[in-house]
Amino acid sequence: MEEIILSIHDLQKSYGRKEVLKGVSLEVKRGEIIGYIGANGAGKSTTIKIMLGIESDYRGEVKIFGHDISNGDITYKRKIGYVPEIAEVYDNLTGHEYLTFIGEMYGLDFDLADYKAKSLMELFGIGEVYHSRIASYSKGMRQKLLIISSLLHNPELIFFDEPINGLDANSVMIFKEIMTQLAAQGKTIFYSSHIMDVVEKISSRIILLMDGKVVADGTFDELKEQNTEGSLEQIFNELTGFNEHKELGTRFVSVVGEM
Ligand SMILES: Nc1ncnc2c1ncn2[C@@H]1O[C@H](COP(=O)(O)OP(=O)(O)OP(=O)(O)O)[C@@H](O)[C@H]1O
Repeated sequence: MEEIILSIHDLQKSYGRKEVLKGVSLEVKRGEIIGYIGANGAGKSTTIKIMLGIESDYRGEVKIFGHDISNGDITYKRKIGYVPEIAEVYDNLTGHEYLTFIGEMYGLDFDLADYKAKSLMELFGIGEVYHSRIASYSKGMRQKLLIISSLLHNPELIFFDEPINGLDANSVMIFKEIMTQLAAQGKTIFYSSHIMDVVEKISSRIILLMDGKVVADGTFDELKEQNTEGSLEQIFNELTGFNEHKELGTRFVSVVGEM
């Protein structure tokens, strides 16, 4: 039987009077790569933060590795990796200092953390800045550092929130390969992104969030059968009922020109 790694039932979350999640339900099996998509402000990051225990004020049930995360036991976090959409890193540390610190927090001994951190940075093409301060890193270098720090402890379940922001085309190809191979090893990946062609290519299932609810959940082929033939971008536009980009672009440019 396929193991359910993550299940959410009737998840509801409000900020003040604003209802962000209005009854989200989904299940994720071991080895799946879930592409979690939706318009800006749809509630994707909020869902991820709830699953990570960063946001604890919610209604509904969230189970990770079969355990309700509201039971006070946070040991499940040891087996989770996370790349946040907006990350705070200690800029004054070097890559070496930061990654060995994170590795040790996850229980790796220093030498292993150092070896893994250095090797992964080299493989991701940023080995030469291992001993430089993070403050001097480019945007893409920082993003690679975050990806590495989320994987150092070999997690079972990985949450990537916009992980490829700032990565160049070659690095995106490496990242896609990493995701595919991790999933083939039985790791489970929950991945939120606006880069539709990447989501289309690597997700084993795509979940679309709209108006606080899941409005589509299936493989890319299944979504295509239920909607217009075309790219995930076209399906996204269709499902979210959006066809105003030309008109909005024109009005935007016209306001820019007003003096
Ligand atoms: N701490 C907060 N306080 C108040 N409102 C919040 C807070 N965090 C998120 N929100 C609101 O919740 C809604 C969902 O935000 P969220 O960041 O989950 O969206 P998202 O789908 O990840 O969007 P994006 O694609 O732009 O990253 C937005 O309306 C946002 O303003």
